[in-house]
Amino acid sequence: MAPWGYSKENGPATWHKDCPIANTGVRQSPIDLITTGQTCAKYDSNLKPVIVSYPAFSEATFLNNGHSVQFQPSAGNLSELSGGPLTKKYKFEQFHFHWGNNDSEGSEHRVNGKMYPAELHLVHWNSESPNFSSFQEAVGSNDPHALCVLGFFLKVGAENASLKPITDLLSKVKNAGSSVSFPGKFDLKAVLPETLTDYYTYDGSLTTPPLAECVKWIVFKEPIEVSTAQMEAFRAVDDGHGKPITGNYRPPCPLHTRTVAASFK
Ligand SMILES: NS(=O)(=O)c1ccc(NCc2ccco2)cc1
Ligand SMILES: [Zn+2]
Repeated sequence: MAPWGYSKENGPATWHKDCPIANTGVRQSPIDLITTGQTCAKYDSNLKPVIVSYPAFSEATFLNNGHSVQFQPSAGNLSELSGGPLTKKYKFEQFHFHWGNNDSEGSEHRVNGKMYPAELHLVHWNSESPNFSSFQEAVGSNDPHALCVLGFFLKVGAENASLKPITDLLSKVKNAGSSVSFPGKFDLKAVLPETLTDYYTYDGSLTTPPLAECVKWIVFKEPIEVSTAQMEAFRAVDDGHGKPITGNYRPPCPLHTRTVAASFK
């Protein structure tokens, strides 16, 4: 079976062949975040702001793995996440993106059916669990909150100077399987909105194989702006079959009995 991807032959509708949980799972991601009506997100006044401690990364690899571009700091990085719905501290593992062929599609989560042109995922793992001591072990642990992924929508607007070092590097990892060591320091904190107070949170999964149902999802209401040129740079990255990656997003999955909480009214 050809490795999974996003084409007709190996896309989300085929993933169940190698990954049965794609069709049998009851806490799959992404989902459509509905804000009104019966199954809508419910305001929870106990939800506190998310706290991130992201000292500028000094050593990292930027990789095109054929289905996304991923920024991965060296193991020594001390970046941490806590607060929000979390009861433990999480360690930063990597960030990557999902995007579309045009500005009307690309995000994985949706808000009342609306897609944004892209979505940034900041991936973390619970560093206080006695059951695992690495990201890979966390994914395989069956712990319902082994991972926490912060999702930020991208929308087209002004150029994002904080993300420019990343979008300027996309041409250097055009070919699938290529990677570069990130030159200099990268300040991820500067990319994010100042206040991490308004978000949706729910229990879900990885949105790509192995689709493990071990993720506490935190999706922020406020999109991050990037320019059209920055969006176009993503659409020039190749998928390893001589074609650009122009839609590496999984469609929304059934909510089943899950509820979505909102930290804002
Ligand atoms: N889009 S995402 O944030 O849900 C996400 C995040 C991380 C992985 N990792 C996949 C993996 C590597 C080893 C075991 O598993 C896959 C998907
Ligand atoms: Zn992702």
